[in-house]
Amino acid sequence: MTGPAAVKAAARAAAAAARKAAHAAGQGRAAELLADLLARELGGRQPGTAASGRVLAGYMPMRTEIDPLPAMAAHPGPVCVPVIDGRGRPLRFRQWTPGAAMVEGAFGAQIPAEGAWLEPDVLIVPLLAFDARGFRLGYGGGFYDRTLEALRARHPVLAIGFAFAAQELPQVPLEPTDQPLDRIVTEKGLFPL
Ligand SMILES: Nc1nc2c(c(=O)[nH]1)N(C=O)[C@@H](CNc1ccc(C(=O)N[C@@H](CCC(=O)O)C(=O)O)cc1)CN2
Ligand SMILES: Nc1ncnc2c1ncn2[C@@H]1O[C@H](COP(=O)(O)OP(=O)(O)OP(=O)(O)O)[C@@H](O)[C@H]1O
Repeated sequence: MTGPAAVKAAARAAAAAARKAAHAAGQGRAAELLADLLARELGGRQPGTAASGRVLAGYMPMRTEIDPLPAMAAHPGPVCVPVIDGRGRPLRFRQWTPGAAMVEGAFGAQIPAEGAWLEPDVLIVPLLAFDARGFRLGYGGGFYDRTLEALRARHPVLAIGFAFAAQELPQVPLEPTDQPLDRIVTEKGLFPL
C-alpha cells in the first residue's frame, strides 16, 4: 500500500491508541454537552418544538468510541442508527428507540432488529481522529463520506463529529472524497473549527 491510503492506515493506528487511553479515563459529561448543542442548534428539546421535526442519526458505540446514547435518547424527534448496505455503498438508517431490540450487523455494529428506514438531516458521526478544519478519519470503509455526499446532494445536513478531545490531530490525511464535519463536540465542549 502506498499513497494516501497508507498514510491514513498509519494515522488510524495512532488514533486508535489515543482513543483507547481517553476512553479508559471516562467521557465525563460529553453526552450532556452533545445534547445541549443539539437542543441549541435544532431549537428545543420538548415535543412540539422545531427539533421534533428533525431526524437525528446517532450510532451504537463500538470498541472505544465515545457514547452518544444519552443525547440520542433526549432528542424529541425520530432517531435512527446506521446499517451497512454493502461495501462501496452509502449507509442506510433504521429507526432506533431506547430499549429497541438490536442484532449484530456487518463489522460488529449493533443494528435495530426492525423498524422504519429514515433519512437523517442531523448526524452524530463517529470517528477515530479529527482536525480543526473539521475533517475526520474513520475505520476506512468510506461509509460516512459516501453517506454525507449523497445526503448533501439532496438537502441541507448538519454533521456533528463526536469524539474525545485526545482524538485531535494537527492535520488528518485527506483524500478528495473526504466530507467535512460541520461541528465537533468533545468532553470539553464544542470544538472551535
Ligand atoms: N458505532 C459505529 N457504527 C458504525 C460505524 C462506526 O464507525 N461506528 N460505521 C462507520 O463507517 C459503520 C461501520 N463501519 C465499519 C467499518 C469497518 C470496520 C472495521 O472493523 N474495519 C477493520 C478493517 C476491515 C477491512 O479493512 O477489511 C478494522 O478497522 O480493523 C468496522 C466498522 C456503520 N456503523
Ligand atoms: N464518495 C465516494 N465515492 C467513491 N469512493 C469513496 C467515496 N468516499 C470515500 N471513498 C473511498 O473509500 C475509501 C475509504 O475512505 P476513507 O479512508 O475516507 O474512510 P473513512 O472515512 O476512514 O471511513 P468511514 O467513513 O467508513 O468511517 C477511500 O479509498 C476513498 O477513496
